[in-house]
Amino acid sequence: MSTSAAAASSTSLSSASRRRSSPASRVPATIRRSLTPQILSSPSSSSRSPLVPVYATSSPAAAGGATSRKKLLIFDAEEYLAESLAKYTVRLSEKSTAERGAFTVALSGGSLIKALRFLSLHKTASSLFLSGIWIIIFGFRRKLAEPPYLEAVDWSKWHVFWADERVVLKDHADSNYKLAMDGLLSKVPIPASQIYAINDALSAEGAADDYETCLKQLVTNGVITMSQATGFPKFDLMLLGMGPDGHVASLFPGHPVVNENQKWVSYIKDSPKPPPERITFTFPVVNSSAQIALVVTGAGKAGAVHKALTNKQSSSDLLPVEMVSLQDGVLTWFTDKPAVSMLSRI
Ligand SMILES: O=C(O)[C@H](O)[C@@H](O)[C@H](O)[C@H](O)COP(=O)(O)O
Repeated sequence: MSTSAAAASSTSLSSASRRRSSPASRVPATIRRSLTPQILSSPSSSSRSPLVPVYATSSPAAAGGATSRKKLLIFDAEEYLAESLAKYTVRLSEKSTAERGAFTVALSGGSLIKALRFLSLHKTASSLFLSGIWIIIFGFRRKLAEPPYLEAVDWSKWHVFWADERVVLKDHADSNYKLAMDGLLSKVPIPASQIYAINDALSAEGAADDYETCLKQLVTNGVITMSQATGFPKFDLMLLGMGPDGHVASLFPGHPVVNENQKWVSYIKDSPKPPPERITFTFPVVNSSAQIALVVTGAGKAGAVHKALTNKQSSSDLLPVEMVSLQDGVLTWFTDKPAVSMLSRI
């Protein structure tokens, strides 16, 4: 079920917490405080679709006009997370296309892209034990690049960017562009001129400057809007992953680039995660997004998830993921159970 559907069937924390074994009772108080739950949705496991997150919570918009919100979704399995992510992306695409005739989406690299690719390649298998015989049923999950989404989405309105990119040739195995092209973008009719790869003939510094120039032109053309709140470009959607060290895009813990507050796009040459040379959107741009989907799965991320969702947000020692703080938008965590496994042990 989608986030909005989860919201529609939501119940208040006060009523949910009175129910024995309610999702609220399994979520540590520190998270309840940090996300200020407004939405809780978890029908009994026997009645709910596997697409329904096993836990969903949302912080309300702050008073005083700001509309920054956070949501946490936890799924039983990566395939359900992936399908929910596809629906969420399609909904945002429809909204932006209807409102202003364009949908600007920035991708990151890593397993996020594998999750998107998974949508186009994955087969599901389920089994029934009948009269002593196991019957295996294969089915295809709905795929972003196939019906119903293939026809439903107005791909001609999509403009695709990279929130960060490795400075390698576009056909190199490390290229985030190649990963996304092979997995999804080559299968949908987005005009080639609306897929904005980095210039792979340039140095890291040159590629960052060139990409920033490209973004500025698109702001001038009206393809990318500017955030009224920040004066930085406002992407309709950023799809980000998170590393086990809490990095997002190519904004790594302790790296000076996390403090960049003027440039839109910067570069690093000493990434702790190979390859070393990368360009990256800076935090002012990340935090100006209308929507961010932060896709975090696997037990290897549990420590950073725990810190990010329970930290008191003191100004020192913040992980980059904790610095994701939208000025006027919605941050949605798409997680699985292993990724949040440390939360219950607080
Ligand atoms: O190019 C990259 O490496 C990414 O942009 C990076 O920020 C990635 O999204 C995270 O490291 C998560 O990657 P995993 O999901 O593969 O751990």
